[in-house]
Amino acid sequence: MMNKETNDWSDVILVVDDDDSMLRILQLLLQRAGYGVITARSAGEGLRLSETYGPSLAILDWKLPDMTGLELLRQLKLALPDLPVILLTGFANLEGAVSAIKEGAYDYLAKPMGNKEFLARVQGALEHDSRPFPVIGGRDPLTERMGTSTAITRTIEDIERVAPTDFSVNLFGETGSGKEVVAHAIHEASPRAKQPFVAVDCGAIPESLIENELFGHERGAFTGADRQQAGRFEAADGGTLFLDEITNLSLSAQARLLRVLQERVIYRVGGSTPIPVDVRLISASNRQLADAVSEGGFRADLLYRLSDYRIAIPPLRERREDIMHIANQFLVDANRDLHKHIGHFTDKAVQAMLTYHWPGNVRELRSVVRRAVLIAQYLIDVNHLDLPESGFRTQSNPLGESIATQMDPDSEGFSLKEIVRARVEHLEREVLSSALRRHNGNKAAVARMLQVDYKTVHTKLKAYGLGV
Ligand SMILES: Nc1ncnc2c1ncn2[C@@H]1O[C@H](COP(=O)(O)OP(=O)(O)OP(=O)(O)O)[C@@H](O)[C@H]1O
Repeated sequence: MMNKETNDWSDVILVVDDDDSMLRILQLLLQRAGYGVITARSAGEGLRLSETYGPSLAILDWKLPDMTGLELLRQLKLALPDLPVILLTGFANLEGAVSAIKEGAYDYLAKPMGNKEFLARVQGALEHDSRPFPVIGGRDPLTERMGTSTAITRTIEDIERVAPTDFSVNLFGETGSGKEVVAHAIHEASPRAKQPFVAVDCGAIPESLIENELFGHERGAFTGADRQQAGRFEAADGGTLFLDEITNLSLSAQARLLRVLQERVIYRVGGSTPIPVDVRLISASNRQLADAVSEGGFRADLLYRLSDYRIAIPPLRERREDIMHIANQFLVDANRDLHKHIGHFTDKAVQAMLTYHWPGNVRELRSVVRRAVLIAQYLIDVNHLDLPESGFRTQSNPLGESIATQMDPDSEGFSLKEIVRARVEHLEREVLSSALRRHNGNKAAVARMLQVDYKTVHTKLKAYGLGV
């Protein structure tokens, strides 16, 4: 049943509770405080009304006849990701309520509660909803994409502050934490937005080729250079150049880069003609540049030039409130891309995702969700998540993705070779994942620890969705 008695529709609050007297009390209280109220006695009715009225806030009882308040919260968040939700719970269920908050509820209130406290929390939730989030990067506000935790909000504020300037920016964050996403957001919100954004992954280009990649070459500069070629600096002229994994630059490339930043001109390899370039530089590293300087592999004078402003991007495990927020977006994207209709994550899946360490950060989350959507039928349960601790193995499929399937040693239909390969892959992923965890996402340290070269780590992490 629905009830809407108000003259002021600026803030409409949806209250869902199957207890009539509680519903009536909350309705009166909210109306007297000047809010518009719509009420529902079941989750299904609440979902329908939220679609029709697009409320500014939803207040849900924990126990509803057709689903739990937690399930309703999830469904509401899929349709209206920005909607603040308050859950009402009995004292006995505080633990569950805390996990609801981790999943995106704005607040929870234990019944019975004082009227004043109730209204104060309602006001807090509404103010939170109308906070002016920066609309950076076109369609999607950054907060929408990155999350609402305190840690990421600080990063977003940094992005907003530095974007309109021409400051050089150094981004620091673990592998897969979103450094390129942030670099792009800064570009999009800067006066250079209509000019090119050019990204170079200094970790993926062999040392011998990096100067050529950045600065281009003149004809005859080296054997095989049969024509002149412009580099990435020239390609980014007027716009932004993003140098990822900057600590991988050789000392000779660093010297050249420093010269460019000082003189604002480049010289192609093998050339002596200065070419003026107007480029804003954003760099990124998965270890602090200062550490790279003290270890002797990075020039201090370059560090100063690169970091007029520094932004730290927190790892996912330090902003667990954002995990389900981002996972739900990936679920929507994967449903669309793979033409599936997977509903939501089960409680067990959520629990596993909230407790996992995520050494590969948002990239790993994306890859885990996509794989799960691919193999799930209706809902995503814990056995669809190929998390290293979950005891599942990986198997290649024609889409080139890795599929997690439960397999005991006697699995039928698999050859010995396949079983061994799957086991080895699973083991390798676990070793890499735990090494990444141990070194806080620092790929160079992982390569040193496992005594393989950086490129091998780079390639394998990419294959396992742990890093690029
Ligand atoms: N907030 C986000 N929302 C959606 N996708 C994200 C977000 N952050 C990261 N991603 C996705 O995660 C993946 C890794 O992001 P990105 O390349 O920006 O990370 P990175 O920190 O630059 O990684 P690396 O250190 O390995 O270069 C990309 O597929 C990106 O689209």
